[in-house]
Amino acid sequence: MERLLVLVRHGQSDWNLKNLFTGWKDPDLTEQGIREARAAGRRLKELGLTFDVAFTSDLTRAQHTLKLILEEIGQAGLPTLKDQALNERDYGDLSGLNKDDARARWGEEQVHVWRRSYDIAPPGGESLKDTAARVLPYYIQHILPRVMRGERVLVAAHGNSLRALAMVLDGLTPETIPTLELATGVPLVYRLKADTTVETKRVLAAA
Ligand SMILES: O=C(O)[C@H](O)COP(=O)(O)O
Repeated sequence: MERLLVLVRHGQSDWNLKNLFTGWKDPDLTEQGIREARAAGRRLKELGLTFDVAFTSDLTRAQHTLKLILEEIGQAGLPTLKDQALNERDYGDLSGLNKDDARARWGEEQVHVWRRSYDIAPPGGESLKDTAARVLPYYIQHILPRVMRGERVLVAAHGNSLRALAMVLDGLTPETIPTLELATGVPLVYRLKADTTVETKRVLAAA
């Protein structure tokens, strides 16, 4: 039995382009982000991948990315579950601030720690650990059972909500998770073993 799980971070958003901390704010995709999403769909189609169900967050950039991918693979009406458990990490008081301004104000190292560490939260926001505390239960309860019974699952979400999941799938630790970056619009194609661990992982980067 094939146990297919594909994760994809949304395409470039308007606030990604403006280099603003976004979190739970709700900008849409830029024209480049739309192109990235459609290109991701084409790469999945080239592999002959289709899906039985999709999951996404409550945020527009992820939902729009999913819609464009599904159009490209000819599955526009695929059953889709949306849940805020898959929302991006909440950046709290940093939301809306320019990332370079934040570096100038608090220093490169502090901003890197807020963006990429496991258990240090930005002021008023969520750490990756906090994000995992909502993503992983949702994955275990709603996504993994479908994958394990052979449903082909596509998840369109966010850089950090997917880092929280990839940390477990890839066997990363709080010490190694800071090295994991997810590019916009690049599908991660996982196939799981019967014991739910990863058999294969393929990153479908643009040619
Ligand atoms: O929420 C955001 O600002 C971005 O989507 C992800 O930000 P990061 O890559 O700085 O964590």
